[in-house]
Amino acid sequence: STGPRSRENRGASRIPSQFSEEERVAIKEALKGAIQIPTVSFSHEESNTTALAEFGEYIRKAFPTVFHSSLVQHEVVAKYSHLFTVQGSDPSLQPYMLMAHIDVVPAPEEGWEVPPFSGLERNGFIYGRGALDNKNSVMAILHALELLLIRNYSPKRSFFIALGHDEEVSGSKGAQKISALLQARGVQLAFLVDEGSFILEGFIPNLEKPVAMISVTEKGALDLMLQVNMTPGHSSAPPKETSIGILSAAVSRLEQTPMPNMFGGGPLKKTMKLLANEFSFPINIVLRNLWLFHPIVSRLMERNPITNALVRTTTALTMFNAGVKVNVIPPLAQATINFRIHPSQTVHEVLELVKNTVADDRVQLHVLRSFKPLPISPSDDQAMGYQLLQETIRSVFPEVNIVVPGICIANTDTRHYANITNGMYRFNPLPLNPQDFSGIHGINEKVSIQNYQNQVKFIFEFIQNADTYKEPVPHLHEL
Ligand SMILES: CCCCCCCC/C=C\CCCCCCCC(=O)NCC(=O)O
Ligand SMILES: [Zn+2]
Ligand SMILES: [Zn+2]
Repeated sequence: STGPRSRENRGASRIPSQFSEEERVAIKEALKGAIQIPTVSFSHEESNTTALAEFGEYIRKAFPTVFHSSLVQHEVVAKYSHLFTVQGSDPSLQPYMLMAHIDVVPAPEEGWEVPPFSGLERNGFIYGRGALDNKNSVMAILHALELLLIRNYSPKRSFFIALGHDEEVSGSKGAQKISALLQARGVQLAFLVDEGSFILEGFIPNLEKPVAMISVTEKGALDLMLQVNMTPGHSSAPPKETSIGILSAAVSRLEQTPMPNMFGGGPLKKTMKLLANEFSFPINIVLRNLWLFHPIVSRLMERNPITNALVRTTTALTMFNAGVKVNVIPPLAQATINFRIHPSQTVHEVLELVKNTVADDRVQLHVLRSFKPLPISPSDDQAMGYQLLQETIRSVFPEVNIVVPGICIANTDTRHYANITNGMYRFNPLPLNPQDFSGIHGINEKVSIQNYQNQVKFIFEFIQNADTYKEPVPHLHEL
């Protein structure tokens, strides 16, 4: 056969993705060491900068070939972020970018089977904060490059590796600065690959097979602070309503009034069509005929928090503060709500809905931060980034036969690069089940050693596939 996926297209110098036992041990040990450095982002203002600096030293030691190769230029950006430029031999090929972030969310020790920054190995898993979000990607990208360079691989297509240091608190110091640097250099990327989705197992009822979901868009966000001010006074003679009562009622109304179900907009139609082929009667018919069964499917998706997040803007009450003393009527009550905006909605529309639901002038609304949903990146035959991911999934994970475009329900650093590419793909080449998902930002975050070694293998192959990619020949129509 011809086309992008045929063997004939490959260069003669392809390096097999086989690692020695020694290399496999080095791969897992390097990840453990990375997890042991507590690169925590606590807030916009506060992060563990000592650990971030130590991490920079750590990768220099762990990947000597990357740091000494004449093909690789390394730059520290904004003190703790890293940009690697890997020089390809063919300047006519447009570069791409692999991304990850080195910071992690905090991890209080309660509930963990092992200390969260121990990187301990138990029953074939490496435990610790960052095992899936996202030190696995940081280390896998650098390790794959290290192993390719050791084998004297010299890429044809240039690529960048961007490692941000504040993704968990917005990316405005790290990724945004790297992006500005690339823009100043006039860089336009063919595509980028970041975290944000996985090979999903057990997320879809009645479907046992794994589904590789490549997220082609990402929800927007709105952080809204609600505030009520009242005159303080003696608690022995309380007014009929207090700031706490008024604010609680308002946030409760917001929680009880979900944002509208937007199923049908965004990329999910294509996702459902592709998934339909995997089901037997009658689900396949239902998914193929959404024009008719749309109401049933959209209702079913609302039932579980993850699929619910795919169909609507979510409302999460995350912070609540009020009161100064037990016998004082509280002067001020504040609550913060984190909305994740569906790709078919705008920030303005969400704000209007919030105002209608709150419907109380005593509740002030303050926008702390907002950004719109990300554009939908292409997933057709011509989309190089998507096709390369699909091709590499098929070769590294032969058991995965289903590859679909999806929506990233959380946020990533990709949005800072929207100016320099329209091919933004979020995909971590690792299987993930609902229990693994609960470890991300939760307790007992862990990665299977076998799966992590496969992630390294995936990137090792991906870089080579990017070098042998041939633009697909456009379909010829008979006259
Ligand atoms: C019909 C198909 C069902 C699909 C189920 C989707 C499952 C989603 C699974 C994984 C998504 C994990 C995203 C992890 C990225 C984390 C990024 C992050 O933490 N960013 C910070 C933030 O968003 O606040
Ligand atoms: Zn992350
Ligand atoms: Zn995260």
